[in-house]
Amino acid sequence: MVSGLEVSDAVVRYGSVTAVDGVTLAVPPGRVVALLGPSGSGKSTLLRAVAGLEPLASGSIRWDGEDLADVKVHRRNFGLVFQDAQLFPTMTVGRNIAYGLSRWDRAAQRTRVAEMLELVGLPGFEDRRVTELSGGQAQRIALARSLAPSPRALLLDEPLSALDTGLRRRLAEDLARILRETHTTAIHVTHDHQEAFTVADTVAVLQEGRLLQIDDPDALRRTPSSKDVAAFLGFRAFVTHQQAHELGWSGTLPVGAVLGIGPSSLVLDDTGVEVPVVDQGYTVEDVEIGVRLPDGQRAVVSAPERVEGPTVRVRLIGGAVTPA
Ligand SMILES: Nc1ncnc2c1ncn2[C@@H]1O[C@H](COP(=O)(O)OP(=O)(O)OP(=O)(O)O)[C@@H](O)[C@H]1O
Repeated sequence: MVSGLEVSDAVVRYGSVTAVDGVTLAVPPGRVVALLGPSGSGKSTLLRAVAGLEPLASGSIRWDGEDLADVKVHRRNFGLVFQDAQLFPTMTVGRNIAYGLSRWDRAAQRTRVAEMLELVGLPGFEDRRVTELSGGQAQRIALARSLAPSPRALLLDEPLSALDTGLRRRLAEDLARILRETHTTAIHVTHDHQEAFTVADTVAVLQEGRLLQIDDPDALRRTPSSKDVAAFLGFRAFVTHQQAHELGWSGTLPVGAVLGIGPSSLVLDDTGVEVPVVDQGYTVEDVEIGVRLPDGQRAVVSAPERVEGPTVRVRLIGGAVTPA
């Protein structure tokens, strides 16, 4: 018997739209898998199918070998967290967290609520009104509420995407810690690859309902299985072995592979190749300088500040190896 969650050749259709198209993946106990993909790639639909909110047209979803097709949503014992916290507005924070603990006695509920608040970094929040919470606090409480009854798995559907960037990064790190500390088996849906890499052990990349690649973050970053996956991860220009070496790269590319150039693949270097600057834009941390490579492709190099002048000198120091 295989333990944990197993999705086999799952297909979900909405009328003539095939939203999930033959996806197979496993989530072993205590592991966190991210479903990553652009809007409309079928991430939420797959998560909803695992939760029991959408029926499969074919394929199966199993837990510890048991087919869940006839197991109703609330009997699956999966915790759900959505983009908007969906807390009960008339209840206190404490009552929200205790919601799934109705079979526990009062004292045990109180202890569990306090434990969960400690876990999500909001100790002492029991008597707060949920209408007075910030967006980030509300998501922490939603997480505490889902984890309180110790579900056998947690299903998170873009839980951080309504938050601003800085907060999202911090909460992603907290979420990763919380899931690991509690050995929670989880699926985390996101369209943000940085968030997927922070939260998950394994990342499944979806496009148009199909699973393109499932791997750990390092393997995904270094060896994306196709140019589509590479492009989605931010590798937007692709060069041959010869071109890479002309840009100063010293690595070796296998036959039939190209090197994807992402935001950290090029550096400014006075001894490097001179290329025209085509645009410059600020990010939170630095400036992204758009440059035109010798073959006309646009690539990006990060710099601490805007550059003056029409050209910069760059050197290629890394990239993603992917089939041509
Ligand atoms: N209730 C529905 N009825 C009909 N089509 C739907 C429904 N929900 C989703 N779809 C379609 O199924 C496909 C997958 O949608 P889904 O919401 O699963 O994608 P997603 O990757 O989660 O996207 P997003 O990041 O925008 O939420 C899309 O083509 C979408 O238009």
